[in-house]
Amino acid sequence: MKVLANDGISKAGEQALKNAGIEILDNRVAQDHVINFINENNVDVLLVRSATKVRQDLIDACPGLKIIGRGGIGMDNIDVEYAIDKGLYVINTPTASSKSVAELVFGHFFSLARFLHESNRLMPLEGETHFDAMKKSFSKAYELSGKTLGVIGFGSIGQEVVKMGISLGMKVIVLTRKPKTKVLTLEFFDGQTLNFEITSTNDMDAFLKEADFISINTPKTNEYIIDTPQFEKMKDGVYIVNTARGGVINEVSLIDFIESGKVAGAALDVFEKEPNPEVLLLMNPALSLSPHVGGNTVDAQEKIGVELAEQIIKIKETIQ
Ligand SMILES: NC(=O)c1ccc[n+]([C@@H]2O[C@H](COP(=O)([O-])OP(=O)(O)OC[C@H]3O[C@@H](n4cnc5c(N)ncnc54)[C@H](O)[C@@H]3O)[C@@H](O)[C@H]2O)c1
Repeated sequence: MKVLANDGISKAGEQALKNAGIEILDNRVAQDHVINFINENNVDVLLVRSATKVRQDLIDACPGLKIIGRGGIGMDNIDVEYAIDKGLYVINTPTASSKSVAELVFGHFFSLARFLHESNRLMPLEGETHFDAMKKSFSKAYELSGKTLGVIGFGSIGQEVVKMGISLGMKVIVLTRKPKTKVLTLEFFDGQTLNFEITSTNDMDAFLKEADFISINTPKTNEYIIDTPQFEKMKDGVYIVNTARGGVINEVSLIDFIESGKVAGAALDVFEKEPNPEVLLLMNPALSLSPHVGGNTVDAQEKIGVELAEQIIKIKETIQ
């Protein structure tokens, strides 16, 4: 079996494939040449990230192709239904980056609660002269421990955020479309585990009234999940982090509610406009920002490679 990892694969993933006797071609073939490359090299598996497009024409022109793999979650660049109709296996790695995203959520919460984003910006400019003034203004900081964490969306990332919140001693409430109960497992470094049960609510108003820190972890929705009416129902001084998708929170309303003081601080890893977010967001000192890097860790990339390799090896065993 031959694999073309057109948008790259981690060393760990490459090794796992090699160990299973699978040949890996870690080439970067330009989109226009992918079809020829696959046919000339008898490629069985095409692995992509978001750069390479796998459309109907490619699927039709490569009859030898058996598996299409997406390292990561979103499959917008693959005609998934068409590929499955044509008998191909389509695989991805939906949970490989969940812990990384959840850790970024808390990175932002800590930054907001302790003004780290503002300190980093101001200290080089105002350092010595305003040291004491900054110290005073940054003393309206908070501990996360003992506060209420509101998690919107109880999927793979939402669950990791819940677990991290519990580990920090936060009260955790979860908002879902229908109430559900899940047993989650805290895993410790020495292999010990601790199970706990958590039941979500679908009562948005009660949820918004109670949460001190809100983390959004839903897919992109047609309508904003957090818009003006939802901001109005939040606690005064709430902190919000969106690592889900631009479009789940109304960015214009967010700025209004930051300016009114209702929202004490917010963080965005994803934006309605990428790669050029609204300048008003970029300039707002109450925002902690990151350029859509939730899943961009060495650990997540390694897991993505290994999870792809494991799935390919399983399919190889089935079809041989
Ligand atoms: N920032 C990054 O780099 C990064 C990386 C990976 C994923 N993400 C994004 O994070 C989000 C969550 O990913 P995931 O892997 O946990 O997805 P998931 O599919 O495992 O979970 C999403 C959950 O949200 C729920 N949901 C949908 N609409 C809802 C609503 N209106 N209210 C409450 N719950 C709702 C779904 O039922 C599901 O349980 C996605 O938008 C994903 O694209 C971002």
